[in-house]
Amino acid sequence: MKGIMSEHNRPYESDEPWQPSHAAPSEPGSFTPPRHGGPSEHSAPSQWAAPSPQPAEQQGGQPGQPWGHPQSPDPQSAQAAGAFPAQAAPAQPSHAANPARPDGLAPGLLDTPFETDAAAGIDLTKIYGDGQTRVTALDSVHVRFTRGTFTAIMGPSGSGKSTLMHCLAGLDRITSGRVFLAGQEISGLPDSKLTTLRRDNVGFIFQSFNLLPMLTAEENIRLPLDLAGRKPDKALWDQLVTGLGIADRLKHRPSELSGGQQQRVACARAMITKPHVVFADEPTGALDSKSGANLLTYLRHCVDDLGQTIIMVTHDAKAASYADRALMLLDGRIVDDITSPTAEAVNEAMAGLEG
Ligand SMILES: Nc1ncnc2c1ncn2[C@@H]1O[C@H](COP(=O)(O)OP(=O)(O)OP(=O)(O)O)[C@@H](O)[C@H]1O
Repeated sequence: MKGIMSEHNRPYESDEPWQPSHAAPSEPGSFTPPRHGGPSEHSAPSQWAAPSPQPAEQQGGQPGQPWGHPQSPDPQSAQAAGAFPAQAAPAQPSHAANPARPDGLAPGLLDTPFETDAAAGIDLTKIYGDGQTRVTALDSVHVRFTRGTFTAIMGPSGSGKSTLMHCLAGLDRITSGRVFLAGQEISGLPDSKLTTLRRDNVGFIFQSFNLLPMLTAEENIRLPLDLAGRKPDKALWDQLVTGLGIADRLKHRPSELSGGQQQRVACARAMITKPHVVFADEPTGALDSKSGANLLTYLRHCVDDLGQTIIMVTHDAKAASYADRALMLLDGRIVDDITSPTAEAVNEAMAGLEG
């Protein structure tokens, strides 16, 4: 873990929103309004159940929880080492849409083992339905996510962003291809193993927070650890609650917290397991621009100072400008891969896709 502590000790809300060096700092925030009804402690997280036709209970999973409940906690968990996953040597950028090779794979894409990535998808295809209702949501996507990087996934509505995230996170099964997550191929893993791997290695931040309403903030943050029978790392706990400015809100239930506070609790919950990768699905979509900027600043800090990997679906070019990379999807394919994206560059790319 790199030197994070002094940064974390600053009160969250008094921070000026951090701006990435490649972003336009003066541009007003333009956070997308909630598409799914906005923040609510009542929003049941059932859509995040295990990616199986079987009910989660039958596979040792906790219904409605992305990390599920283990039948037997994995003692080899990467988190047992007591540190965030080490940052790997940078891999080649994917430039996944580069058609330079006849097989459609970008130069360098296969140069390092996929197990070194935080997540990777090779030749990912996801088809929903059949016959007249058949939809190809992902169409032979090749993509790799280097550890310790922040990636934004963008594209028009229906382009496959959520499907890509769900397949990479093991929340949904692919139709064909290979998925690697936290150093393992998950494509063929049985559901019980996938649930455990996800619980131990993946953090989730959702647009609608998905906190459990009957639990306090503290209990919500601890939940994934409690499910795994693990204790929080005291130093990390302190860093998160201080850094996120929620130390004085820990005994409150979600209904007693503002939207921004709820999302910060959700952020702490995602980070407390020291996951290999955090998937964020429109994390600022239900927040006002200041709260959104603060959250993105904190996510950026987690990448820069903790070596965290973050993959974020967003509709907001300003939010994407906090990332190291913006992948642009169209019709289930990656059609652009922008390094150090600015809001302007992303808006321009989006206009090209939507025009
Ligand atoms: N469970 C499902 N059953 C059938 N079709 C689905 C399902 N989930 C997604 N799709 C279809 O797959 C395509 C990609 O959907 P997806 O939700 O990944 O897009 P998206 O880019 O995340 O869209 P949005 O920005 O509107 O959330 C769409 O055509 C969608 O209708």
